[in-house]
Amino acid sequence: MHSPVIGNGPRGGHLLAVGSTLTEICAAVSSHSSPTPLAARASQALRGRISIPGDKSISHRALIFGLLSVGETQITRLLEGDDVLRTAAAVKALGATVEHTGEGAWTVRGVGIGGLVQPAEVLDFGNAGTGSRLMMGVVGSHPITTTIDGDASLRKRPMRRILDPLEMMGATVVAEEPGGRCPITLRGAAEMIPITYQTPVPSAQIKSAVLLAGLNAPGTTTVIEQEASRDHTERMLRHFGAEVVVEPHGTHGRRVSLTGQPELHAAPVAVPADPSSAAFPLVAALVVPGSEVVLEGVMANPLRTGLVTTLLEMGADITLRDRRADGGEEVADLDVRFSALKGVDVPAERAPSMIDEYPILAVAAAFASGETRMRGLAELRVKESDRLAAVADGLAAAGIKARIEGDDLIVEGTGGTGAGVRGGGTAATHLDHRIAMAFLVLGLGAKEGMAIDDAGMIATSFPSFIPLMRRLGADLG
Ligand SMILES: O=C(O)C1=C[C@@H](OP(=O)(O)O)[C@@H](O)[C@H](O)C1
Ligand SMILES: C=C(OP(=O)(O)O)C(=O)O
Repeated sequence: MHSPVIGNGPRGGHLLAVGSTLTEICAAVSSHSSPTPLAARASQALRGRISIPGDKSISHRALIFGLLSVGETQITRLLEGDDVLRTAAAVKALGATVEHTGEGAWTVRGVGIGGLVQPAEVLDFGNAGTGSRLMMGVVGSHPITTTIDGDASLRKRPMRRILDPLEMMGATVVAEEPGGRCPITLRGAAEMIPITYQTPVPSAQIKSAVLLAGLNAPGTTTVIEQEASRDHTERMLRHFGAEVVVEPHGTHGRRVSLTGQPELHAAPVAVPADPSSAAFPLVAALVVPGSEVVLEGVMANPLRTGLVTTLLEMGADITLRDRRADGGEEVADLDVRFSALKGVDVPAERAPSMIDEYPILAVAAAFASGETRMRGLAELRVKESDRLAAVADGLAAAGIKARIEGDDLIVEGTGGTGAGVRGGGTAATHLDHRIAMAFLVLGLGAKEGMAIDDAGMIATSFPSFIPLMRRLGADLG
């Protein structure tokens, strides 16, 4: 019998047979050698109810915690996007048994903390900052030598922010490209040193890498952050049996302490719908006249809801219905209607709770009346692309006035003037899924539509984006 070991089933065509090598698995994940341009045309009203795929952050973590646990972790509604499939492949290469048992359903038989095997090949994380950085914390705390690499976008992203604390804990960076870039070869110490570490920027990836390394260090590892970032790692540590203490730190920060070397036990994970993916149909419904859309079961973790808070301030007609617990998180159905938006000032301290949502917020701002100022966006320069520049350039191509002042992005809205968004240009996506989806949404509400140079990267986080948007009535093609 041949059952798939890694794959996302009939939709994505990533099915692989038992015993596939890491190279075969990575080859099966979409390769983006030739760009696929796509256009969005001014659409009729968007209507309908849709379910958004599983959260990317939680999906990566579910696989990683499965690897570090003893027993069989059953995951449901896993996001089967390219980024997460890379993490699945890495988890397999490090010794776990990973089985794909149905759409979104995966089983991981872990090796436990300390039980990782040295991978035979380079761990290729493709486009994924989260997968690569969290896994550096895992492999860099074990006495194995591992090389981590990725695509042209990942190779530009700064990794010293992860390597610095790992070196303090006893890891050795055997090789790195200038500025701490991938490919990076790491070796953990036989006995790691627990540390207290204050993150230099608010980043759940840094916090998580240090905590994951702290799992294999005796004693208490503490991470202090000035601004609270998403807390999925802390929640999952507890869910799998680790002892974690979270205390407030300063006005907006947190202090997270983990007791090292617990035995983690396999635990079921039901992945809630990704609010960062929901952001695209949400804003599309707000800017396409006459739209009425329901987004089902979207995660409403308060460290992820900055976009909804901001859109409500802008006058958006969004109702959160049937708030309920699901998979250890609060979720709600979002009823969204076309709205006349107004420009707002978005404070810097809100950034961690909506860090991936600025490209689509900038699109909403283009349709609003008046100016929107988004403050404190330095971190956007080191995402899959320089998102500050990519957003400003894309808006200019659509005929919108936008400028960057220091770390702030200012967008001059066209609503209320009768002018509306012209569109008609082509946005350069720079291997960045969120830039791609944001400008397609802009095109749905713009007079002349909008094109993007490459839709291929959308598969990293939201492989069903195009069919789901079409189901709502979006004119994409
Ligand atoms: O921990 C995570 O899952 C993520 C953290 C954020 O990155 P930073 O930690 O770099 O802010 C976010 O941008 C990314 O998409 C997912
Ligand atoms: C920044 C993102 O992801 P990552 O850092 O995992 O590449 C994102 O999904 O917008």
